[in-house]
Amino acid sequence: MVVVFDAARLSGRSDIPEQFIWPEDESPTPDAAEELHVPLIDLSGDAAEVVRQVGQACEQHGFFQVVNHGIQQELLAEAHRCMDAFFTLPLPEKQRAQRLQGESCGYASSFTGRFACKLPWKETLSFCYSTSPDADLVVDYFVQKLGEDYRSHGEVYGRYCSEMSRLSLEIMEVLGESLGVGRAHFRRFFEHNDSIMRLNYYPPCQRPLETLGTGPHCDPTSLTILHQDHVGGLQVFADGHWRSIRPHAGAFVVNIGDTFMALSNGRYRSCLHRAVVNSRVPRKSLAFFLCPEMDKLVCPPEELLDAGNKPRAYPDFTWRTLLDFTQKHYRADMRTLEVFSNWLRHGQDKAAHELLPL
Ligand SMILES: C=C1C[C@]23C[C@H]1CC[C@H]2[C@]1(C)CCC[C@@](C)(C(=O)O)[C@H]1[C@@H]3C(=O)O
Ligand SMILES: O=C(O)CCC(=O)C(=O)O
Ligand SMILES: [Fe+2]
Repeated sequence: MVVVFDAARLSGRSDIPEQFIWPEDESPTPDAAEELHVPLIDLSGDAAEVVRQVGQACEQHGFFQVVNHGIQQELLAEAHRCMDAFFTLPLPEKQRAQRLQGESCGYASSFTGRFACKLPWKETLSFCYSTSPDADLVVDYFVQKLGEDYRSHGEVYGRYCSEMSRLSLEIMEVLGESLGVGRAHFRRFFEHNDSIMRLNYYPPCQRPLETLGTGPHCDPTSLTILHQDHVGGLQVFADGHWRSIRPHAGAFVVNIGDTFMALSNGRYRSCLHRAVVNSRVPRKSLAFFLCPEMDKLVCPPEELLDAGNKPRAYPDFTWRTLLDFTQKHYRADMRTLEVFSNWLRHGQDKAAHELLPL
């Protein structure tokens, strides 16, 4: 029986369903208040300095923040306003965009019906963005799912996603340069992309030290460009403990995902992170997940495969296969790529949990 949680009703209660309580070893710890000092990289600054700072951050924990990125402040404000308008709708209204089993787009509230325990304390609205010119996927999605009144929302997010795609390609040039494969390689690889936009809405929670807005995980995607509001709650696992990333209004937080870790033959790490909640105010974040075209083969460039003596860190795969794996077989966590690689190598007939390394 699928239990549906109405976050708006749950948010004020302290007797929350036990499915939302995380085990002791995974629940938020007070020491996470310590900040991870992530460089605010000025993308309009000296190119060599940008390459050096990004490379250094990616060798360490895979997170950095960018300013002077060219995204208009007004567009960002509109994107946040549209989020407030959507997530404060009554639940039945939001459920008109309900995410269907095995699909990555749609409205999900604490993943009812998807996971049995350790439920994330959040509501999400996810939709697809594709660079193919004919498809105005985002506007069509909002109009089809929510009606003509939401066309303007679709237009805001359509513009937002195309700006995110442009910024992603700029960052791909920097990553290519810092890995020694040149500015063009990864830019060309992602020129056409089938990306995912996700709006995260974390209602206040009366037991913030036992619940998590988003559990510990590495993003299975290639690159994440995230804007968090002023509330704070994003934490990265670095140097053996959880560190918080302080919000900077005009900055975007950028992190490497599993697919780019594979593309870099393991040189750059996709890093573990999570989102904690608080008992006072809702928190919002907008995450753009850059993904290659569905059926493009993900394999590192020659230059990152030293002639024969450096083994391949991961098998070749397509993003479609990895996305399917996370939507139908395995809840993305901190070992998704490892389990996925075993699943590929041992034949996809075995259930993912049978392949977990002993
Ligand atoms: C491809 C994706 C799967 C998730 C959304 C994007 C990138 C991040 C993934 C996710 C957020 C990692 C933590 C677990 C997850 C289930 C979640 O909490 O939302 C993941 C997303 C998903 O599978 O819906
Ligand atoms: O909300 C955040 O700050 C992080 C969310 C996240 O990691 C994700 O959606 O993948
Ligand atoms: Fe994430």
